[in-house]
Order: sequence, then C-alpha cells, then structure tokens
Amino acid sequence: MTEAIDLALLKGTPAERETTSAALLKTLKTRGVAKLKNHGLPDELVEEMFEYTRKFFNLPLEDKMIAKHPPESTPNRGYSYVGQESVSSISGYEKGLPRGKAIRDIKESLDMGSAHDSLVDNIWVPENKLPGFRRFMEDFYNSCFQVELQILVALAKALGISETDMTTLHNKAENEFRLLRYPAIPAAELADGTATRIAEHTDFGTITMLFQDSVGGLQVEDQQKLGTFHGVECTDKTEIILNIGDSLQRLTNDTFRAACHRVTYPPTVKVGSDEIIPERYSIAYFGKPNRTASLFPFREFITPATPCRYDDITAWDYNNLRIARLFS
Ligand SMILES: O=C(O)CCC(=O)C(=O)O
Ligand SMILES: [Fe+2]
Repeated sequence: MTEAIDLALLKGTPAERETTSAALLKTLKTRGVAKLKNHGLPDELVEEMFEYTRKFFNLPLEDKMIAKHPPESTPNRGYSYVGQESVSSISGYEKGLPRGKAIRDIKESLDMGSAHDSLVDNIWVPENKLPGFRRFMEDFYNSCFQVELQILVALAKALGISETDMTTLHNKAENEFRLLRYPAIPAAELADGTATRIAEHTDFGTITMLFQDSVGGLQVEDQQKLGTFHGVECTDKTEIILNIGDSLQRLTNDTFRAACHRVTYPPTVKVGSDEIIPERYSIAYFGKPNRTASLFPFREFITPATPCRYDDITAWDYNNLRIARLFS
C-alpha cells in the first residue's frame, strides 16, 4: 500500500492543491483505495470514536437490542446483531454478475444518519446506558461531512468537473454512518467458505471514509488487475481509508470504478488453523448524493468514445434497489 496522502495540502499553495488532487485521483484509479492523513479530524477525536464504539458493542445484547435495526430498512438505522445482515447477496452488483452464493457475515453493526434527516430518525440506546454516546456520534457525523466535502472538491478538481456541481449534489448530508464489530471467532469457523467477516461488495454511495483498528483483514480489489485483492494494513488507526462507491462510478460514467472490498482473515492468522481470530472494530462513513439527486453521469464524461452507460435514476431509487437485494 502506498504512502498516506497528506490532505492538509488541499489548503496549501495552488501547486500543492493540484498535486494532492492528482495523487488522490491516481491512487483511487489504480489501487481502489487511498489512505489519508492530516484530514482535519484530530487524533484524539478518532481515538475517542473507537473508544465509544468499543463501549457500545460491549453493552449487554439486551441493551443493544433496544436500538434494534428493523428487519427491513430504507435507509439503514439501528443495531444489527451478528447474522442479521449478509452482504454477499450484493457481491458483483455493478459488475452485472448474478447473485453470488450465500455467505454469512460474522459482524454486528450500528447504523446512523444525520440527526436532521427529514425522512427517518436515528435509533439510540437510552442515554443512561451509554452517557454522551449520542451527542458524540452526532458531532462526529457532522465533522466527517466537512471532510467529505473537502474530498469531493479535490476529486472534482482532479476530474476537471465543476466543484459546485459536485458539492451541490451532496449538500444535504443524507449520508450513513456505521460502527462495526467483528467478534473474535475460531479461524475454523471461516474455513469452509460459508462464513466470513464481511463478504466482497462495493459500497452504494459516492465515497466511503473508513477507520480501522490494527487487527487487519481488510482487502481491496486492484483496479487494474480485477480479481486480485491487496491487504489494506493499518499503519495508524487515525488515518482515513478512502474508497469509491457505486454512485460515483455512475456519475463519472466509469471513469472511476467502485472499489470492491471485503474483510477476511487478518494476515497474522493462518487460514483453517485452530487459532482465534481477534475481534476487530471499524467505523465507516458513507458519503452519498442527496436522495433526490440524479445519478445520471456528468456531461463531461459522455463522449463519442465513452457513450453513456447508465440510466437516469435518483440516488434514492438506486439505494432502494440495492437495499431490496440486501434484505431479500
Ligand atoms: O470493516 C471494514 O473494514 C469494512 C466495512 C465495510 O466494508 C462496510 O461496512 O461497507
Ligand atoms: Fe464496504
């Protein structure tokens, strides 16, 4: 994995801004993911985020179930217990592949959205179960949105499209935010391929900003050698791992390809051994277009050499198509 990109340079000289945007574009197009440092979220804030995440998942199951994710959801909100959601049903969606074989995800998660979402409320555990949690998460959500906008501006610049077009499409912060715990399990449980930590998939939104602890196991498909996955090791858990989602693939008419990723054995554990795979925590912020926005490709990407590949569909309709497959 290449060096982390210094996002503070987006506020530097014009030359620094240009070089940084270009580096982002190149890394995302070739590797599928980019690591970001100096992104503006203080280290202590990210550390606290992991601490709250750990505390949430360490609550008794009956407490977490007070905030239970409904059986179906548009959009995702609340706590999903181990086994409630498996993403293998959406593997290969944008590659046009048929539904893959069913693989169980051994993970639990808490999904949230904007505190000001007009469509749906967040689902919280009562304040006395985890004091300060709700307030912290709502603030963190807003801070991530600011970083998202900065990244979108940089990508627009590198792609040669209007920064305003890009930010206007995302200005409602109709995003999703997910805390994840992969419980400790014997490696043998993953040995026959019917279960994994999170199956191969692409994210639905525009960009995903991910934080992971130091356990490892995240892998991303090489954009130039499809079928080859590279490990994304954690060198510093305050770094953001950035990847492209399906909506940006559509908006850019395949100039960007959504990065397929999965979480499996960490490099320290031998496949099929009798070792225990340690628990792993991660935090994903899914930046998404406004629900009413069209995902029709930006005009700059439709040329005689690159005819339009996608229908005119709103972000909301597209999201629901994907979620329907996830829960069916
Ligand atoms: O846990 C991770 O590192 C990845 C999580 C993920 O890909 C997702 O929730 O969409
Ligand atoms: Fe993902």
